[in-house]
Amino acid sequence: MALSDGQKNRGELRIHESLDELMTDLADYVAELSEASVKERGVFAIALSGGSLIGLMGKLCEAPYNKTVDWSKWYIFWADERVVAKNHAESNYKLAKDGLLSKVPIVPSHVHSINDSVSAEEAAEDYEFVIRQFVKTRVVSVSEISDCPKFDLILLGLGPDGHIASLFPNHSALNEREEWVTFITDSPKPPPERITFTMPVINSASNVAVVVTGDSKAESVHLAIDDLGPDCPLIPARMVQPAMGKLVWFLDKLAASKLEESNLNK
Ligand SMILES: O=C(O)[C@H](O)[C@@H](O)[C@H](O)[C@H](O)COP(=O)(O)O
Repeated sequence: MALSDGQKNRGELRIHESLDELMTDLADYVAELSEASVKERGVFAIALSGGSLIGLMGKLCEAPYNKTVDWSKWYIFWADERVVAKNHAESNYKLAKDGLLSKVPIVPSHVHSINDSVSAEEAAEDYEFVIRQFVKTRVVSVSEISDCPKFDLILLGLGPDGHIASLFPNHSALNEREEWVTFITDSPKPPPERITFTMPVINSASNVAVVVTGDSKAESVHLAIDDLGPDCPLIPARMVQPAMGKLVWFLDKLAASKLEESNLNK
């Protein structure tokens, strides 16, 4: 694995020779953050996304992690969710339940998915309210510099267009500064109705990891990380800049293939 500090505050780059290596490194990373957070706060508040991310977290269900991680202290949230029924094939909840949560001893009452029986707008409001209750009791910490929740870890995937969570390029949701959770009804990636953490919440996390594989993402990775000067298009992934937290990119060689040499050789 090649490591680099990345451009300025673009985070740490972890570039992997194979998917297997990436998956092991990701499992180690999540397990280490979980241990540190449980030691410090007694709980681990983690927010998931959908897409290929969940499959890439698969090693957490295997030895040694399935036995060594303190799953009883995990509280699960979603950085974004599609507004569909929980048993729908497109549900991020279902994806995570089938691929991860049902395979490890997580406490069912610690899993906090959206209300899928209301509109996208109501689901976003409701989810923000739920998170507020956890911030009050400090299951989710609070940021020192904003009133935002400070998740121990937010895990993101990256779209070929540069989206993260359900924050798409040139969409007004990208500029939402007041709400913690917002909604969209015109997602370019189906299904159209989604809720998503807003950029201030993502950037208030203690740790943010963006997990990206495949050559269809290489251009987005380049635009998100390389120093391209003032004319660089500000894709959503480039706006991920945790103010006090740590950003780590988990890339395979294909996703990293358009990064500038200066980033690769550090
Ligand atoms: O609900 C969603 O669609 C996701 O949360 C989304 O943000 C995803 O993470 C990216 O689109 C990458 O998805 P892939 O890794 O499958 O390309």
